[in-house]
Amino acid sequence: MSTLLLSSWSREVQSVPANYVFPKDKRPGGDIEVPVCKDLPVIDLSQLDGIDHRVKIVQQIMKANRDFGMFQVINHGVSEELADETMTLFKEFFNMPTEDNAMYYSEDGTKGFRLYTSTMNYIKDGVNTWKDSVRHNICQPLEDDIQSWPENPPRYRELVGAYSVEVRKLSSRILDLICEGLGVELGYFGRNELSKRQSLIVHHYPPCPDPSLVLGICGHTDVNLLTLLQQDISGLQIFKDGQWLGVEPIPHAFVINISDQLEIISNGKLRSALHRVVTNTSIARTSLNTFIGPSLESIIEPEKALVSASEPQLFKSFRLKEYLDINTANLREAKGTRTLEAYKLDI
Ligand SMILES: O=C(O)CCC(=O)C(=O)O
Ligand SMILES: [Fe+2]
Repeated sequence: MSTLLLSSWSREVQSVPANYVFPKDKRPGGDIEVPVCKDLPVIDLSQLDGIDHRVKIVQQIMKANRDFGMFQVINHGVSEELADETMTLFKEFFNMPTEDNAMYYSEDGTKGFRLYTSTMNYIKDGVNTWKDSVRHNICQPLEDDIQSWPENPPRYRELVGAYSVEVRKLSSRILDLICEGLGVELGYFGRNELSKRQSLIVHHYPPCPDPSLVLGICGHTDVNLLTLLQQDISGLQIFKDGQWLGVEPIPHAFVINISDQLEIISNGKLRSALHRVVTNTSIARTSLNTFIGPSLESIIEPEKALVSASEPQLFKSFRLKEYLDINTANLREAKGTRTLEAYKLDI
């Protein structure tokens, strides 16, 4: 099955196999090289300790979340060297001969660590997407998880472990700023087990003979609380004001995606961003995506303090696990819809 990995065969093909061709209304067509989203905020986190600066940063984040559901952060405290080394490590991992990765390949989505291809499951996905991925559930203590990770390239366990700790810290800093912006107590998300789950999914999008026909990932919003994304090559697009726009890779920046659960918990004060990934003909793209979210059994609903007579509750409550299952089905069918629409209350 590991021979299904794009990295093992895509270099040899001159045209796109039929199971990767998206229906006409969903494929990117001419929208491969779209204009860059110039207004997407780039927020400098370097002076978080200065009180005036902090207030300004909180305001910038809240505005970015209302306008885009996405922003980039620079001077964020994650070591540039560590981020570069981890990116290089994953590029090496996906360039290894397939027989060296074969033992990690699995179609079992419940596995904490697995290498797979397409959206989530090559066989069950409606249309296959042009990517290979490696997923790590990051639990505490980290030492237990690490045992299931590869030992090659040689510093895999050490770098991915250190990277996960650093990015987790950054997520807490950003969530605290969001708490300040929303007016809920600091540590709100941690205390309520809303930011407990962490996973790192690294996508690898090899060059494609015809990017106009395929998608790396079809249009979707992220399903958890917050995503922290590291990229070095363009391909990520955001849907804004009726058109797809490119999210420019900025060296050493993280792209932050507000995700569905944050939109719901904030009672619509923050918005999750619709985005997708397109491919190109010449260069493989690798992205490192850290997802922070509530534990699966959590009951999710708008925070009571953010609901009032003038701001009525917008979403019904639900168990996260159910929501994730519906979202997975939507993604597999490449519906391009926002799962949270189904949870809106009629008001
Ligand atoms: O590869 C990327 O830039 C984005 C990936 C993504 O949107 C996701 O995994 O949810
Ligand atoms: Fe995403």
